Amino acid sequence: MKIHEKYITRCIQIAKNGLGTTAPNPMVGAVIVYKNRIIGEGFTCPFGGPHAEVKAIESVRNKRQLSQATLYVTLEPCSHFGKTPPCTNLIVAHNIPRVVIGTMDTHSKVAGTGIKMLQEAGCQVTLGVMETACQLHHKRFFTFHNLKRPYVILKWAETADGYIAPSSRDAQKPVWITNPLSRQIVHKWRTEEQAILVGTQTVLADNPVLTARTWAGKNPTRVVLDLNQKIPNHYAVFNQESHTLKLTKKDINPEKPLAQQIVSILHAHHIQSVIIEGGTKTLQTFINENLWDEARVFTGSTTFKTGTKAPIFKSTPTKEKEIGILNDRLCYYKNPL
Ligand SMILES: NC(=O)C1=CN([C@@H]2O[C@H](COP(=O)(O)OP(=O)(O)OC[C@H]3O[C@@H](n4cnc5c(N)ncnc54)[C@H](OP(=O)(O)O)[C@@H]3O)[C@@H](O)[C@H]2O)C=CC1
Ligand SMILES: Nc1c(N[C@@H]2O[C@H](COP(=O)(O)O)[C@@H](O)[C@H]2O)[nH]c(=O)[nH]c1=O
Ligand SMILES: [Zn+2]
Repeated sequence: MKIHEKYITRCIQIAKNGLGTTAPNPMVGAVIVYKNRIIGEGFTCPFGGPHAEVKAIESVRNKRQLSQATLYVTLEPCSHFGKTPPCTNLIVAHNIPRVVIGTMDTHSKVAGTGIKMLQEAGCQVTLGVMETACQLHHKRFFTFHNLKRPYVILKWAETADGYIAPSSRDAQKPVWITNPLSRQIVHKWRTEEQAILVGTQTVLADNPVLTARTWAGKNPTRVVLDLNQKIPNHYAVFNQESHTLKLTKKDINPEKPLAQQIVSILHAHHIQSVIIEGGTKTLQTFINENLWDEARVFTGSTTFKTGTKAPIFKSTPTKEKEIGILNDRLCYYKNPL
């Protein structure tokens, strides 16, 4: 691996510490290198806090080395005043002579102006190192700004014979197909996205909580479809553990494509990513409108023989793994769009 690639790879690695906490800011990673040694590192703090470049500069013990150092960063440094001052000003103030950037920030407030400011101050800028990997790393941020919709992750659990629910049940709660470890992984995923969405029948059948209670981190905003106002107010999705957005006919025209309307509403609420956890009708709506980016599908070892069939979905997994001792299979899919 070449030297620039090595340090941008490290930037991506540390940036992931910000997953689920930085939105609406991107989760940026920055590394400062002096004479082939890393002397500083930083990643974006939770929203409102310092950006990755600021944390990386702060972490350098001998600030005099900065005037001969190279700053590596996954995304073009910001050049505008937001909750914090522009990172470009700080880079210039410390006379950092070289900046290597993974990918440009297409966000309208930056879009090349960060690079221009650095160059005008005499800084040597290298752009596009591990560009595809950096774009992938910032997939939620880019999908939100470029496509004007959240990054959409579909998730469900199906039995070995292809059902997501049995035809009858004893209590108004989920019928678990997956093992406890898989369920904990799902809670981790919930902390990584800004919203979680389910259909009306899922709320009525399962009375789900939709929090990330077995993992440390933020609960996502719960989004529930309730076009016909069927969900009583005492249901768990309306408890105080997290914020809930209820979508009714006031928000959605049932005569028009539903998934497209939902992603537009979420975009208007500044939601950059959503995990859709069922049921089949809701998931199929997003599949049919081709409005999804990733799918994560568990297959358990039980069978139901009858019930609610899993979504019809034709795609080849990009990755597969076994989870836990009861052998759930987890398949990851990516939509080539
Ligand atoms: N194993 C798993 O991973 C999961 C299993 N489940 C199970 O799945 C079952 C529920 O799945 P399912 O019956 O498919 O229901 P959904 O949860 O997908 O809810 C369907 C309802 O949502 C509204 N809706 C969804 N899509 C549309 C659309 N395109 N146009 C109009 N309205 C729409 C309608 O509400 P309205 O009725 O008001 O018209 C519809 O009846 C439950 O038994 C639950 O336990 C649920 C989630 C995950
Ligand atoms: N049955 C099933 C799932 N069901 C999904 O999880 C929701 C319950 O969330 P909560 O109330 O927060 O625990 C439920 O309504 C449905 O969306 N998920 C899985 O990973 N595996 C499973 O076997
Ligand atoms: Zn910044």
